[in-house]
Amino acid sequence: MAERNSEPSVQERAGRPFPVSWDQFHRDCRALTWRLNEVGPFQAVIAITRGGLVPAAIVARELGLRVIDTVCVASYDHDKQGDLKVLKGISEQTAKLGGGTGKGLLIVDDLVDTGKTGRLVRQLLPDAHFATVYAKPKGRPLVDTYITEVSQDTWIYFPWDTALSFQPPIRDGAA
Ligand SMILES: O=P(O)(O)OC[C@H]1O[C@H](OP(=O)(O)OP(=O)(O)O)[C@H](O)[C@@H]1O
Ligand code: HPA
Ligand SMILES: [Mg+2]
Repeated sequence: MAERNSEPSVQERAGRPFPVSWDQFHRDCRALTWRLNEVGPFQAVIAITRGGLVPAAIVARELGLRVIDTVCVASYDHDKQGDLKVLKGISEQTAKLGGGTGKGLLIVDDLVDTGKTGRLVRQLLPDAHFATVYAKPKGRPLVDTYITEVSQDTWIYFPWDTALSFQPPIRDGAA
C-alpha cells in the first residue's frame, strides 16, 4: 500500500464535521429547486459527477426536466485535492441546446469548496446557471444559486459517503 502523505488532508484541516442525512439532503435539494424555479426555465440539467448526480436527479424531478447530461471530473482522492481532470464533457446534442455557451442549461453540484471545480465548469459553459446545495466562502462567488453556506473549515459528510455507527455517550468523552 502506498504511504500516506504526512501533510494534513483538506478534511483533517477542516475542524467542523457537518453530517447530512438523506432526509436533510432531500429537503435542501427541494429548497434549492424552489429558488431555481424562479430563475428558469432550463432546457437540461448537467450533473457534475459524482456528487452532483444525486441533487441533479432530485432537481430534475422537481423541475420536470428529462434531458440530463454529465460533466465527469475527478479532483479529490477521498479528501486530498489533486489536479482537476475532465474525464468527459457534455454531449454534442446538449451543447447545441445551450448554443455552445450553456445558455438555458442548469449545472448542478453538491457543493463548492475552493471553487476549483466551479471555475472549470464556468470556463466550459460560461452562460449556464450554476447551482449547488452547499457553498463554502471561497467557492461561493462562482455559484449562481445555493441553499446553505458553511464555514471554510467545515467538512460536509454526505449520506452516500457515511453510515450509522455507535457513538459513546457525551459523558464518556464523545465529541
Ligand atoms: O470547490 P472544489 O474545491 O473544487 O470542491 C468541490 C468539488 O469536490 C467534490 O467533488 P470530488 O472532486 O471530490 O468528486 P466526487 O464528486 O466524485 O466526490 C464535490 O462534489 C465538488 O464537485
Ligand atoms: O466538505 C466536503 N465534503 C465532501 N466532499 C468535499 N469535497 C470538497 N469539499 C468537500
Ligand atoms: Mg464532485
